[in-house]
Amino acid sequence: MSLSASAILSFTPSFHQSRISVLRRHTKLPSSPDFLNVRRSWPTHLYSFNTTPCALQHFHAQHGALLQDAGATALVMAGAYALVLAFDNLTNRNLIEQQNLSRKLVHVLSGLLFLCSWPIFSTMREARYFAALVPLLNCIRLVINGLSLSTDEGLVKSVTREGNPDELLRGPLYYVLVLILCATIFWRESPIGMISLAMMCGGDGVADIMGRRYGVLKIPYNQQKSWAGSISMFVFGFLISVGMLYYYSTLGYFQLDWAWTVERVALVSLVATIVESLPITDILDDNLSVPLSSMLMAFLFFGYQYPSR
Ligand SMILES: C/C(=C\COP(=O)(O)O)CCC[C@H](C)CCC[C@H](C)CCCC(C)C
Ligand SMILES: Nc1ccn([C@@H]2O[C@H](COP(=O)(O)OP(=O)(O)O)[C@@H](O)[C@H]2O)c(=O)n1
Repeated sequence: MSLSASAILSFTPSFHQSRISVLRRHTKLPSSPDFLNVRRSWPTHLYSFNTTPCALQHFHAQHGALLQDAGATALVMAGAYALVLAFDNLTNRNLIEQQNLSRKLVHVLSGLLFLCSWPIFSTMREARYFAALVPLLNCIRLVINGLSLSTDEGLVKSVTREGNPDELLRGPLYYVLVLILCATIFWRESPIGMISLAMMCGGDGVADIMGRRYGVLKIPYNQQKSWAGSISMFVFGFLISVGMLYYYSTLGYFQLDWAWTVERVALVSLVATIVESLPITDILDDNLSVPLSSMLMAFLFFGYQYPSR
């Protein structure tokens, strides 16, 4: 095998599957922190209890988890509305001087706070669909307002560049579609969704903020992008990715070999930064190219971790 092939292979998961051990749901550590487990008798199909639960315990387990997920969905949905409303008010009161800064802060915070909220959902396999309801409802909200079937001035002002409702059907819509994808396909068990959202929300969002402010030196192959923006994308995308992986590993969702992980997150961030710097925004929006390239690279490096039965 040639050196380059073995070098590439050494990064692929088959060489390192042991480096990432997804904590199986039946281990002693709960797949969500103790203080979140309202009752210990959770759906037995996720845990290997010694005693067969009675029908009542199973009923409580199922309904307790459903109530937890319904409440978590309502709470996160309220948070989504509150975030957009807050930035709309801050902009109206000129406490945030640029509308673009407001939009970018919503861009950075929405997805990252959504990602941070996943542990409040139950340990049911279906919990991811409750979580995905929030970006789905926002997707509907964006389409309705983007088609001018309704007018939510605060939403339009907070998440569009020029204040045109049809802008909602591009960047913001792709953004919430990626949130739905990451919640339903990757959820809490896989580092792929977390890294992809960290790159799209944290990296790309900060690139815009720093690039507009300090981006004097432009990138040779794309005069719309700057070294300051791209370096910010790499640094913040990397740091926020590692931060999210650390957050989830401390909650017991997986154990990572951090030296090995940090190397690969840096490579994912580098690739995502290069993709974001390319002059392809007219062909493929950054809110698609950045997360999709991050997913591909994270898949190659970390493998596809899916919850065990
Ligand atoms: C401004 C946004 C995208 C624009 O991207 P770009 O064109 O600047 O590249 C983000 C749009 C956010 C959306 C309207 C609301 C999404 C809320 C999210 C699903 C849940 C957040 C919950 C959390 C607890 C605040
Ligand atoms: N790598 C980057 C990214 C953005 N930027 C700055 O941020 C502005 C908006 O970037 P963008 O077109 O990627 O914005 P979004 O598509 O992320 O909303 C650019 O016009 C640049 O002024 C930069 O300088 N360098």
